Amino acid sequence: MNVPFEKQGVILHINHVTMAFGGLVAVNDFENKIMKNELVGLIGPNGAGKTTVFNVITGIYYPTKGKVIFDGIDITPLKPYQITHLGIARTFQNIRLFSDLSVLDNVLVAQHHALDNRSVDRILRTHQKEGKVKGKAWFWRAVTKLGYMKKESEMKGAAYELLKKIGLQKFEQEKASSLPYGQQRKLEIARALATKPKLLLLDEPAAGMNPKESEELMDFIKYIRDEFDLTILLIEHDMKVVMGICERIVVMDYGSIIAEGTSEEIRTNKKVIEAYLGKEWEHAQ
Ligand SMILES: Nc1ncnc2c1ncn2[C@@H]1O[C@H](COP(=O)(O)OP(=O)(O)OP(=O)(O)O)[C@@H](O)[C@H]1O
Repeated sequence: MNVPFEKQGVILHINHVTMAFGGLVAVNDFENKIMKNELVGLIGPNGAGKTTVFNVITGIYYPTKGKVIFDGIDITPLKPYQITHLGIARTFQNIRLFSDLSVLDNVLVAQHHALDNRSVDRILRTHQKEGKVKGKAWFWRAVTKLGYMKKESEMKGAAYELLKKIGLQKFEQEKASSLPYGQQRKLEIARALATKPKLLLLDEPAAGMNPKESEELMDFIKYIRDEFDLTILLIEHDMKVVMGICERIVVMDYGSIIAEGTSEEIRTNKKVIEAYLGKEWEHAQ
């Protein structure tokens, strides 16, 4: 009997995905299944196709071939915001915070997809359709506005709780740009968490960090996986981080998967050493 993947605990199935840009095949028949709560590393040389895999998963690119199944749903044709709503969040290689906004407001903006002024109008329209607002539009507008304000204050509370969980609450009112680099990276992750994801994609979270910051990041990633019941897929060039925290590592080169396994298996894999880790790495082992 064929048991559906999501019943086997598979949260994400990247099903034979190919992504070509004209004649350039950035991702070539990528096939992989990620289990719920797994922490998986995606590594490989520059230009191997790692970020393109993220862009296909998050709906930025529609693949040339193949599909992406998330939690039993074919998300291939969906728009990025729809994919976010289903529970996939990501961070980017270069930090993309609203640098002039406060730390709290950066998290609030991410939550905001659940609440905007259109919500007020939507509620009002529903009341109008149901004939409840005849001649009393001003009243219903005020009522919905009050509801909006209440919701906003609840969201502020939730944003603060999130900052507390990740240890950024003391910076709540600081400008995002004034945070030390490592904390800005944390805030980016907090912003992704504000959308309540089941799957978190981290694109080079340790980029630009000093050894102490990347050491802390390793603990932090493991902590959020447990605390927020996440599955995490991360791209990273810092081998200490990847080998230190990932339960499984997938290695790409020229768009294809060339190896897959535990850090023990990957660190001594001849193909991986040749394509990516290098001879110096081999001698240092
Ligand atoms: N929109 C695009 N149009 C054309 N080519 C693209 C596009 N996006 C990516 N590519 C190409 O696809 C290949 C894979 O790029 P990608 O960014 O996925 O690699 P990567 O493994 O993430 O590299 P890095 O580690 O440097 O971030 C590269 O040759 C890149 O130039």
